Amino acid sequence: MNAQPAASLFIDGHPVEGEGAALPVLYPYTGEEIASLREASGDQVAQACQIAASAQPAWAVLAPVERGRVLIRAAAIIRERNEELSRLETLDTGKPIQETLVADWESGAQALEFFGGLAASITGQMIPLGRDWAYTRREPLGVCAGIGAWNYPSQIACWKAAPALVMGNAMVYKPSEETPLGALKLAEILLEAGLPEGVYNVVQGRGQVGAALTTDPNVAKVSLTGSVPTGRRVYTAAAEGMRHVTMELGGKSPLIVFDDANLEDAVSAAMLANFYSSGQICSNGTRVFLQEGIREAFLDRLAERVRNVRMGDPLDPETQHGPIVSPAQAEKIRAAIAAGEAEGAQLLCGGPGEGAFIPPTVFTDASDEMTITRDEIFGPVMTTLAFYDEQEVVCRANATGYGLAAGVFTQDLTRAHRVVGRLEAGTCWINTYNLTPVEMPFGGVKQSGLGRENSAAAIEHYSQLKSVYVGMGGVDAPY
Ligand SMILES: NC(=O)c1ccc[n+]([C@@H]2O[C@H](COP(=O)([O-])OP(=O)(O)OC[C@H]3O[C@@H](n4cnc5c(N)ncnc54)[C@H](O)[C@@H]3O)[C@@H](O)[C@H]2O)c1
Repeated sequence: MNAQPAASLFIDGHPVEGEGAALPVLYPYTGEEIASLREASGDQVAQACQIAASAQPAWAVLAPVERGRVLIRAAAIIRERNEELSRLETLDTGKPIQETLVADWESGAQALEFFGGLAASITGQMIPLGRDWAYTRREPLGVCAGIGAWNYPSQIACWKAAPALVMGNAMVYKPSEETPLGALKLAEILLEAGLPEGVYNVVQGRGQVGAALTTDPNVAKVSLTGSVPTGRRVYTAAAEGMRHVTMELGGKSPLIVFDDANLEDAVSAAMLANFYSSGQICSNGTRVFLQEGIREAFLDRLAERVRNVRMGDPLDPETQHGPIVSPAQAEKIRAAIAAGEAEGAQLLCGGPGEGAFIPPTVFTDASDEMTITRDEIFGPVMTTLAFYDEQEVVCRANATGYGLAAGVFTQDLTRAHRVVGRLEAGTCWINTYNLTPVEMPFGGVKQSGLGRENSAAAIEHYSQLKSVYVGMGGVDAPY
């Protein structure tokens, strides 16, 4: 299989070959090399940022509706090519084609469409001050750096590009070194849709390329999707230059199932919340708290349904569960499963699997102190925990440094709203899980991050306010 792009980088509207270290791209299902890329050199990162800075002012002075139109055209191109793009996404990530066809580029297209449509309605405020008055202008930041994770490479690229570009910023984007292909496609599509050359650029590389981008003098903002340790490093480095940040980081989110929950829906949600994308989703509800009265029935039904999950060739449309993105990630997940067993949790189903595959895995008899309950695994591993009452489960759900997401299943509406009101999480779901429509803000609290993606809230994170005081009379001075 060959997925070789025209060149590794995309700078100033053109494919450009990287001058740094080799970056092979492997298809997670077979381990076969499907593309051979090169990282950007330090000079190329600086050049991309310089070009973005030069291209940004002309883009920013266009009427908002014109910028919006480019994004809306890009969304239409993505939809026309969804099949080809989804196949590439599957080769890059190993995710089943039945997922990438509906969840990856489509979600990216929705972001481009949403922010494109919002463009013309973003206004400032007029503030009456008696004789005088003031107004505010929402202005772009300049050059925004985007740094992505490997689990939703193209969706993440679009979620960052859409609000950044619509506000008149330019962007230099570095995808994850594991999944570098989708962002190059986005760069081509944006250009075809009418984005001026140099406004959206892609550089490739591992962590040190991300670090160079973070501290580049032309960069005004860094938006990272990644792990908490990387988030700390990037936030610290960005602080030096007083750069803005958005941090979309990891989680260990609780999914609380009360006795009165609809059993079938709760099991469906728990499976989606742990096994979709082979469990490689930041907001996954990996701590499933089961109230004593429903626990046994829930686990029986879960085991029955997990046995029917189809694992295999990601390009087979029937496949529901694909390989893990890389051998290194599979080893990390296996180490977590081994630690769970060593600490005394019981495997209800699944286990370490073989090669690139780790089957959907469920632990029972876990306690809050075990590493499988505390640490993000980022694989298809669900930890179930028993609980008795509401007060207890809220305290235990909040007893984590993470705060990305949370879910509650109950038919008691007052309890549902009371509980989500007390959960320390940026995104909560009631009687569903892991739905992230572009209309709804998404992001974390505590160690899980800062800022929000999607919805009008994202606009604030890609712009800054200028206040203008207008004097309408003479100047009253005491001198
Ligand atoms: N909250 C969200 O929206 C969200 C979404 C997807 C994934 N995630 C999180 O991402 C993690 C998995 O992704 P990953 O393994 O790619 O994460 P990671 O932290 O290893 O890498 C993320 C990105 O940061 C880059 N990077 C690494 N070191 C850097 C440095 N010092 N400076 C700048 N950039 C650097 C990497 O090259 C990569 O592009 C999980 O923790 C997951 O929860 C969060």
